Amino acid sequence: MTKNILLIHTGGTISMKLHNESGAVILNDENPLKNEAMLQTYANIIELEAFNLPSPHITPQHMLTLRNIITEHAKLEQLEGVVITHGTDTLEETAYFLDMTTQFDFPIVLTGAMRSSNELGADGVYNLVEAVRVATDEQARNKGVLVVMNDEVHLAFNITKTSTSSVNTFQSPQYGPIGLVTKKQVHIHHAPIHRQYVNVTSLQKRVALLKVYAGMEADLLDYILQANYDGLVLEALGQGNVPPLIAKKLQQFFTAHIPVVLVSRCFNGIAEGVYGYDGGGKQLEDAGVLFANGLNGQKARLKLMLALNAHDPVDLRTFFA
Ligand SMILES: NC(=O)C[C@H](N)C(=O)O
Repeated sequence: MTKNILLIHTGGTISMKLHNESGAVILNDENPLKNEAMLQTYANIIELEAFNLPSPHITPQHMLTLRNIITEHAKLEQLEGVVITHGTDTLEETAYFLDMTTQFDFPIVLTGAMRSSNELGADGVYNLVEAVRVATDEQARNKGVLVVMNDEVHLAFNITKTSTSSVNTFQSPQYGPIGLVTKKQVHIHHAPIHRQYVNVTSLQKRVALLKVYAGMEADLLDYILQANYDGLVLEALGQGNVPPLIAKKLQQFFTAHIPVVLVSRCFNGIAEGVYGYDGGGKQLEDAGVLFANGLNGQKARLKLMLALNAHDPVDLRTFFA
């Protein structure tokens, strides 16, 4: 039986074109993916254009709008899957946001492209067809939000953009893909052990993200305090350490009850309280810093933001445990 798939376009390179005179990749007035005939072979497509934005223009507010669109359609139609086309620059953030804010058993699959619609070797239609195939596959149900690109299926929690230009840009550094797509079948070989859900209806509280570096001075943190951010995520060094000056300044955050979450700027591994020296992760943990269990900085920022904006209060310590 043909399944009902809601296809939502949001923009990104997958919807763009190469302007031959200037050599720049630009927005298209007419989405080249609209009514893509090949999709009808795989599903009954209900198609809508939510936005036509490059993904650096996407904000958490757009992500919330997407969540609301899916929720509304799930009430009205017999939805069996959702596919979202998205620019790749912030695709992992939208995927993670939707993963944390939806609880449907049908698959929600994001895809994009690294080459625009009229470029040689354009990967847009190919990735879109694969995303629809995954969204209609029984194995993809109850796996959380998925990202499908370049013959691989990844979890929103793990995925990150690793190359500025390769069609193989999306990787899950710690754990690898959870499945693959061949010409004949979708093969899912992993499942997430647990998922978290946050009920958000609006996004008022703000969270900043800063990368820590050798010799970093504390004045940037002064700015975060003055600008009244509600939370801070630090992409710290190694296993979760910061220079002594930064550790000292964090005391002011604790006094002001501004939560601080630490992740590692390393590509692999999990930040945790190991070192007991000045600025070491163990000291920071004892002082009140939270760790984000292997999330990267941009996703930890969304996680803290969602927790702070939750409809019902969230205990941050349990939430980040
Ligand atoms: N490949 C892409 O989609 C990159 C583009 N700058 C975007 O995220 O919108």
